[in-house]
Amino acid sequence: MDISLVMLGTGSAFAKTYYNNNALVTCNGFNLMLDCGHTAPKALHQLNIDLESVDGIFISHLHADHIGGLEEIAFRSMYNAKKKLSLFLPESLIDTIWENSLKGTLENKNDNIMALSDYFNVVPVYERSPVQICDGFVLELVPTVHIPGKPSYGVFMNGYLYYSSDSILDIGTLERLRDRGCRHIMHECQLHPPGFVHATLESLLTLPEDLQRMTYLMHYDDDMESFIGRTGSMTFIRQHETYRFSRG
Ligand SMILES: O=c1ccn([C@@H]2O[C@H](COP(=O)(O)O)[C@@H](O)[C@H]2O)c(=O)[nH]1
Ligand SMILES: [Zn+2]
Ligand SMILES: [Zn+2]
Repeated sequence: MDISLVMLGTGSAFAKTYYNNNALVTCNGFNLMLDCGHTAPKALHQLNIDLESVDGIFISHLHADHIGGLEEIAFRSMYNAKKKLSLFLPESLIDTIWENSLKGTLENKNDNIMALSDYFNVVPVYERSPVQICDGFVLELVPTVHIPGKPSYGVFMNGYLYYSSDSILDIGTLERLRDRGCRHIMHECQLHPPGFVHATLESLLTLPEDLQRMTYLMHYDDDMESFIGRTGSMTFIRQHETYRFSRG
């Protein structure tokens, strides 16, 4: 099944020109957000995408450019749309996202709103256990190396599209995914070294040619335009444009 994808934003955590690096992927009629940073609600609005048309959200890790929009989405779902979205959460993040990130504002003891499940249909996602998002749409967690000691994940979709979210470069993982049929890679890219917790452009340029040709770069800094022509066989993906991916 084909996947269409629009980046709600393509910026690094501190970018000001670009929105947070979040995506909306559509497969077989299911609209799934990949991460939901603090700029995501505004990006949806600018793209004329009604929140009610979003069916679910996947969260890769707990930085604000990836979860900072969840508070607004939770409140609007409960008080305006009166509908729960599916929240696909790596099992390792479920307790922490509530206890350490969202509870402070979303808990409301007066109304007996005490848990993430009061706002969302929480769907735990486990490593090595692909989850069927809907008929024809399968998502698999790929553990990534980002902040030492803190879990973070990319996603491998329908066996041909890999989305790294935040990750330092791990060529071994990319080669294994390619050998399993991956045809398209969306990888984060920090344009300026050093890249302690991110994949620098310098490191990405060491990828073999075949992997570079299938790679789109995202999560970039505000001066991305000045790097055009300096990315080997890799291409910058543009926010708010729609891309279509297939196995072929
Ligand atoms: O251990 C750490 C934690 C954070 N950083 C910096 O923070 C940002 C967080 O944003 P993300 O884009 O979601 O990762 C990160 O880019 C670092 O600049 C860090 O360096 N080390
Ligand atoms: Zn980030
Ligand atoms: Zn991060």
